[in-house]
Amino acid sequence: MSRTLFRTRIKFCGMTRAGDVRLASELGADAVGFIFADGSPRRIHAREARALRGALAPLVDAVAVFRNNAADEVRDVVRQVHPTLLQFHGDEEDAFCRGFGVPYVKAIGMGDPLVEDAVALQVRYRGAAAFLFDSHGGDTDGGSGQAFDWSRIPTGLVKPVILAGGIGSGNVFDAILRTLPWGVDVSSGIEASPGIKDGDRMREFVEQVRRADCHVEPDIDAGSDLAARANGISGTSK
Ligand SMILES: O=C(O)c1ccccc1NCC(=O)[C@H](O)[C@H](O)COP(=O)(O)O
Repeated sequence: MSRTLFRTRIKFCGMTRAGDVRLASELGADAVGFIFADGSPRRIHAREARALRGALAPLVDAVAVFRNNAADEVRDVVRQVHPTLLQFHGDEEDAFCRGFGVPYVKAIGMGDPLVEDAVALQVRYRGAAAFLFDSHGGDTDGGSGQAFDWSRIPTGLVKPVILAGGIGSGNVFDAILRTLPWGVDVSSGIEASPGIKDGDRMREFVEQVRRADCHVEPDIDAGSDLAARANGISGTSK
């Protein structure tokens, strides 16, 4: 598959410490995520997120992540934190997600055996700025560190795709080449423990994303052409 060379966007999710937010910005992350989902070990409150947002460098997005939170709670986060994007990980429908005056990303749970096709998703979430495919659903929670079968991502989506779920420096290179996402989202893969990020893992992750972005698939025809020339046989011309 050919690919247009571009820069894969990086989101580091589940931030709980100002130092991690600052380092993420310096390493070149495009966005950091703050989790407001009940039951998450990375959950923080609006006033904490507001303080963390202050540690963010300019030109780096703040994403507020929700899972079936009440509208009042989302509004309170929007008022206090001023996120650039909202991310909805639960059963929220388009009308709810659009109701806060901030662009939103809809997370699609690939733990669910039945995933809608591209047309159905784009009709159902017509206001979404992007789709994020993660491993949640069934028995799996968001931020689980588990990967799903990337070949199940619906094809034909016009909106940007963000790949999440069990990505780390060991597999992000392959993940990018196989799925060509707009962006990648990681939480567990850059952590020492839930919510506590590891600087070395963050740096290695960014390095592997950059490696994938610079990767050019060898042209098999050009390779055989060169081999033919080396053997003194005239190669094919294009
Ligand atoms: O991270 C959580 O604890 C979480 C809980 C509930 C809903 C969403 C949650 N995370 C949001 C995410 O953006 C992704 O799930 C995450 O970055 C990918 O997680 P991981 O597999 O740990 O890399």
